[in-house]
Amino acid sequence: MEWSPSDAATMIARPGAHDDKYSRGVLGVMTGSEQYPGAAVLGVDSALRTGVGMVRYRGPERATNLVLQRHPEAVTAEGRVQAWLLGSGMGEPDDDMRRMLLDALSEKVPTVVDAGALGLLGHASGPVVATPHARELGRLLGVEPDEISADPARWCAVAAERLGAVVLLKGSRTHVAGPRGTRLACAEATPWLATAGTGDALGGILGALLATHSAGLAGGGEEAERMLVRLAATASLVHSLAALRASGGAPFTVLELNAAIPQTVAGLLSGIAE
Ligand SMILES: NC(=O)C1=CN([C@@H]2O[C@H](COP(=O)(O)OP(=O)(O)OC[C@H]3O[C@@H](n4cnc5c(N)ncnc54)[C@H](O)[C@@H]3O)[C@@H](O)[C@H]2O)[C@@H](O)CC1
Ligand SMILES: Nc1ncnc2c1ncn2[C@@H]1O[C@H](COP(=O)(O)OP(=O)(O)O)[C@@H](O)[C@H]1O
Repeated sequence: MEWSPSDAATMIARPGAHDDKYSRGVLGVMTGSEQYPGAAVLGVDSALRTGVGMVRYRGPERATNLVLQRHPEAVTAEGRVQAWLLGSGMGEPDDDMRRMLLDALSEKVPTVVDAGALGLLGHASGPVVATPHARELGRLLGVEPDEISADPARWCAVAAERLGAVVLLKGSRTHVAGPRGTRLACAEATPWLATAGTGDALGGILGALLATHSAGLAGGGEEAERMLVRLAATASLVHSLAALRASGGAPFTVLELNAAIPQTVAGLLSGIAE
C-alpha cells in the first residue's frame, strides 16, 4: 500500500495545553564519530525541526561541540529518554561506543538503528526500525546490493522477517516492512535527494516521531508493529516532501531540507495537498 500525505498527517503528534517537554517525549541521539561528526548535527537538527520535547545528544567530544554550537537547546547530560536514534555517522563502533550502543539497545524503548549500529540489531530488546540503504542491507543479509535494488519491496519484507525488526529500506522509492508482514511504500522521491547526509536527516525525523509516540508503542505486538511501520513511512514522506520544498527543481543542502521540515509538518497537519 502507498502511504499518502493524509495518512502521514494522522501520525504526527500535536502538542496540547497539558504537555511539557517530558510528556511530549525525549529523543536520545547517539550518532556521529571523529570521522563523521557532521552526521550528528544533521540528525539532531532534523529531529528538533520535526517536533519533540527534548533531544539528548550523547557522542564524541567534537560532534558534541558541533551539535551544541548549532543547537544550544540540545541537552548533553545523561538521563531518561523515550526513544533512541543510534548509529548514523558511525563506521564500525569502537569498544566504548559499542558498549554505549548496547546499553541504549537494552533500554527497551523504540529505537532507530542506522548505519554503524546496524550490526548490533540482534541485541535490541525493544521495538526497532532499521534504516539501511541497499549496500547496508546487502551486508546484513549477505546479498548483492544490485539484487536488492532490483526488487526492493521483496527484499525489505525478507529483511524484516529475517532480522525480526521493522525495516525501512532507503532508495528512490522507500519501502517499509514489519516481521509480521505489514508493508508500506512511499511515492518515488526527488532524485535531488541522492546526496550525502540526507539519510542522517531521515534518522532524526523518524527518531522524533518515535519519541512522540513512545506510549503507543510500549505494548508491543502486532498493533505496535503496525504503528512503527506507519511512523517509518511517515518519516520518509515528511523527508521527501521537505526535499521537494527545499528543491523546487534545483539542488539543495541537507540543512535546507531540514529547514523545510516545519512547514512540511504544518502543511500535512492542515491538510494542504502537497
Ligand atoms: N556529513 C556526514 O557526516 C555524513 C556521514 N555519513 C555517514 O557515513 C557512513 C558511511 O555511509 P555510506 O553510505 O557511505 O556507507 P557504505 O559503506 O554503504 O558506502 C561506502 C562504500 O562506498 C564506496 N565508495 C566510496 N567512495 C566512492 C566513490 N567515490 N564512488 C564509488 N564508490 C565509493 C566505498 O568503497 C564503500 O564500499 C555512515 O555512518 C553515514 O551515516 C554519510 O551519511 C554522508 C554524510
Ligand atoms: N535516486 C534517489 N531518488 C530519490 N531519493 C533517493 C535517491 N537515492 C537516495 N535517496 C534517498 O536519500 C536518502 C539517502 O540516504 P543514505 O543512503 O543513508 O545517505 P547518507 O548516508 O549519505 O545520509 C534516503 O532517504 C533515500 O531514500
